[in-house]
Amino acid sequence: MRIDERWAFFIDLDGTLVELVGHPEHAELTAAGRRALTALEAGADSAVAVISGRSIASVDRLLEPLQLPVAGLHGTERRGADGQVHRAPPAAEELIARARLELGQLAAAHRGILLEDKGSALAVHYRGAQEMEPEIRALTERLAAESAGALEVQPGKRVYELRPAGFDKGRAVAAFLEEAPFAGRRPVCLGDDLTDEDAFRAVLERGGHAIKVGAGLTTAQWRLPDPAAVIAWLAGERVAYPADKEET
Ligand SMILES: O=P(O)(O)OC[C@H]1O[C@H](O[C@H]2O[C@H](CO)[C@@H](O)[C@H](O)[C@H]2O)[C@H](O)[C@@H](O)[C@@H]1O
Repeated sequence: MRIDERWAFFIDLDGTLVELVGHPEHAELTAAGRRALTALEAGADSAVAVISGRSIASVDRLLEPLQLPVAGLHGTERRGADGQVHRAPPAAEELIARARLELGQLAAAHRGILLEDKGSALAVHYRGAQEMEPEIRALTERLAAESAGALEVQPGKRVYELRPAGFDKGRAVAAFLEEAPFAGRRPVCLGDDLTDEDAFRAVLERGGHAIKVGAGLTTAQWRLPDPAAVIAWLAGERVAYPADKEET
């Protein structure tokens, strides 16, 4: 499938635009990635948004000096093309504070576990301690259950997150598509992880294209192998998907 600049683009960040690495702060957008996004934004009349589990501030830091419309924290916060920021009402501070304390104690007790504090959302990374996956899943599920519906667990690649309930990337895509310059364009979404499946469904329901990056079950009808291929495709190159790609 060749890129069409009349589309509206919704692009995930980690694992899609940038390679996955051991620590969230070590992720980097390549120079080719910055050039491709800059050209796409100009060619597509600014209908290019990033949809990420990171905060808007963290996305801005990674893309600097580019500043695009962003859905951050899996859709919990959203900055439209007009610069206006919409935020979900934060879950009760005492719930987040308790979760922060318990997850922080777990991270302090085990090498290889990292607690990423995103304010109204918390991510527990276990890329460096994969044997801890069942314990982290159980703890985040218990904390979500004890929040009486205020917090939800968002699983991802070597990470479990707690975030305010009722928001996801699909709803963020739907909200962007109500606004200029996205409204009226065919939506296209690229993503690599479970959180991107909500966005895939949103674009497919609207006659758009969903592109899964890498291996794994998906509702997307297209695939690209990795961030380098995503960037080449966004830059207008033809890219093939090799059959032997493994899950990261
Ligand atoms: O929706 P995304 O933009 O893909 O964000 C999802 C999460 O990405 C980050 O974690 C992932 O990338 C890290 C850096 O490569 C990696 O170490 C980790 O294992 C991955 O899960 C980010 O740190 C999270 O806050 C995002 O929610």
